[in-house]
Amino acid sequence: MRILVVGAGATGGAFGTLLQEAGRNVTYLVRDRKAEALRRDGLRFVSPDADRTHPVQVLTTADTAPAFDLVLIAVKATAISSAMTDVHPFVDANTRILPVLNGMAHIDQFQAAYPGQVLGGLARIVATLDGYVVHQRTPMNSLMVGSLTDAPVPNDIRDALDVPGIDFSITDDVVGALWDKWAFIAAASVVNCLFHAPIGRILDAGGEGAIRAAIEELEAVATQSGHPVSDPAHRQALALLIDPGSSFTTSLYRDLAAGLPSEVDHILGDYALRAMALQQPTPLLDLALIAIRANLSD
Ligand SMILES: NC(=O)C1=CN([C@@H]2O[C@H](COP(=O)(O)OP(=O)(O)OC[C@H]3O[C@@H](n4cnc5c(N)ncnc54)[C@H](OP(=O)(O)O)[C@@H]3O)[C@@H](O)[C@H]2O)C=CC1
Ligand SMILES: CC(C)(CO)C(=O)C(=O)O
Repeated sequence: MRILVVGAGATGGAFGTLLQEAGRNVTYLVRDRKAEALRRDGLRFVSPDADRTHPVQVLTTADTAPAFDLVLIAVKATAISSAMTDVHPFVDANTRILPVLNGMAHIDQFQAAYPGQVLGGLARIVATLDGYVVHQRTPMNSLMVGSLTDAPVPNDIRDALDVPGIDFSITDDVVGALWDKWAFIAAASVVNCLFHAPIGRILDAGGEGAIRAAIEELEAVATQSGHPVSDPAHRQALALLIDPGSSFTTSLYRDLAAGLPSEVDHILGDYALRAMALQQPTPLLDLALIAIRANLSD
């Protein structure tokens, strides 16, 4: 199976390396400057148990190649449109597209472009891109995949993605799982962004009530949308966000804090719009969006 990873960033570099180490045929679609560096230096991936640099196969939009069997989309939401355009020459009717972005709107966008070819994907990993180096910051690294049609996830895709280092699973309700994660990441981002702090410091400052209120507020929107957060996901949200001493922050908050392009509109803005359409009040989310947008316009 030939796998194209679009974006050699935090998630793409981490999953791509582990797939390559398991013998999968992995190629990265990257932009020109990164292509040069990757071709020259290889891709360095530092995980809690290893620091390695592998030579990698790289394509840019200037190259041609036969269509791939699986395309893993690992770009930020701000790059969805460019990724959709850039990937087009490397996709045919048999290619499966697997986005691992947080949020939900990208699923509709890819499905509109490639009807019947898109799988739902969820990445659970804390990874960063530092220069060209990919760091996996904690041992957690899981990939959950599910079908968005009546057909099951093809066996060759399961086999290709089930490799050491990735806790791989298939779900029967990937849309529900995406909502579970979206509600969690939105609640965590709301409190990180409102209080400019990781979870432990918010709790130390007496913020447990506010964290619980954010979880309740965002889970209510999921319920109204027809995708109530599952009990295990709710318990996990509480365990992660009511955890004294925790240094947890979301990638959205870390990007904002670092002045990088962020997924505010995709993860929080879209959530607020859906809540508004359902007439479901989201006072904390609204405040967080004002705080973020006021600071972004500095
Ligand atoms: N990081 C994390 O811990 C987690 C992230 N996620 C989600 O995964 C998604 C990806 O995030 P993440 O991996 O952190 O993002 P990164 O910014 O680390 O990586 C994205 C990469 O995509 C590249 N890129 C952008 N546009 C294109 C394009 N048109 N063609 C090829 N490459 C392109 C960027 O390249 P360049 O370097 O040239 O700008 C960058 O290297 C997000 O939705 C995020 O929310 C989910 C779970 C955890
Ligand atoms: C919450 C987390 C760490 C889970 O993978 C994530 O998706 C993110 O911060 O973007």
